[in-house]
Amino acid sequence: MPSSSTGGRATESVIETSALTKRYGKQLAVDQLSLTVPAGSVFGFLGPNGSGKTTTIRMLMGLIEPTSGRARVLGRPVPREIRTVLPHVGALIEGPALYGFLSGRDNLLRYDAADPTADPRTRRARAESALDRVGLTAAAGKKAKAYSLGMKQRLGLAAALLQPRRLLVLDEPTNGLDPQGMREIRALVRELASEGTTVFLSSHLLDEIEQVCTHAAVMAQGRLITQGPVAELAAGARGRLIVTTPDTGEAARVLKEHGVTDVVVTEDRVTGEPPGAEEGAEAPRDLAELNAALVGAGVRVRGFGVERASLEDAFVALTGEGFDVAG
Ligand SMILES: Nc1ncnc2c1ncn2[C@@H]1O[C@H](COP(=O)(O)OP(=O)(O)OP(=O)(O)O)[C@@H](O)[C@H]1O
Repeated sequence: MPSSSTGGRATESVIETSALTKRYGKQLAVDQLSLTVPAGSVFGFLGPNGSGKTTTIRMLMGLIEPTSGRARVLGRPVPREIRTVLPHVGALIEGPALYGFLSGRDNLLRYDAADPTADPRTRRARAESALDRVGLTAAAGKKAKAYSLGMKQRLGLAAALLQPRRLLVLDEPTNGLDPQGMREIRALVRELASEGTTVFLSSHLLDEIEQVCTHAAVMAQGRLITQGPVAELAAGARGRLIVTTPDTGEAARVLKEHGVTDVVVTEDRVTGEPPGAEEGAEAPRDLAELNAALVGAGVRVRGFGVERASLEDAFVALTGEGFDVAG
């Protein structure tokens, strides 16, 4: 049950939408989205560019009005009660707005001063502690315009962390960062989650979601494809079949005959998509039969198995499309 206040129980959902829709003219940017983000999760909002992630986040944060449907954040309906919700939410959307001529520290002090609930007497201490959290203490005196993209992103995070938050909403937080910057942001996200903050982050990077998220929702063309715990999403799809054998030619022939597609032969291995994999179906019986067919045809099978499925396999199985990581 959704809570009636922002101080609700820890087990309920922190974001809940029902048939949430945003239309720009003829373009359906978000189409009947029903999303459930459990409290305490690191929730990855995954989808290729243009799939509706930013539009959804902007609706959740009260920046744009939905065309139809409903959304609750921290148990409150938004956008109607967004003002009650926002003090509990730290958001980093489309890059932080910074004053380039001010130092990182002064930018933070300004942010803090704009918050009417923030006690001016403890402002400096809050800013220093937020700078420390994101690893910007040494660079705090530099003008923000001299910051790298990664440093700007971290300063934006520091601003979101000035107050304790129940929810952090991060739109593509590692976009444009180098691998080291990405690792640092991921480490920070894990740390915040371990302290009980729910983190909702959007990404077009599958491996990023797999590395840092406990739960995920997958979007394509404005629609929700699937959502749930990351381990379950990946388990719903099957990875490629791998047969290790010295008789690769014969093995490939038998596998194709039994409905295995996309068969690829390497030195001592034959891999392919098991039959039925495109529906994400589990078919252990078929696999046992495949193995028996290989052995029956005289193929010397040294290894037979299905590799662990990734979220990418799940995406391909669900949409029938490759995951477009352009941009
Ligand atoms: N203000 C707008 N006016 C018209 N169309 C828009 C507007 N904002 C977004 N769209 C369209 O809605 C669709 C979803 O865009 P959105 O930015 O939400 O996707 P996204 O998944 O966040 O992608 P990206 O990672 O590129 O931001 C796109 O086709 C986009 O062109």
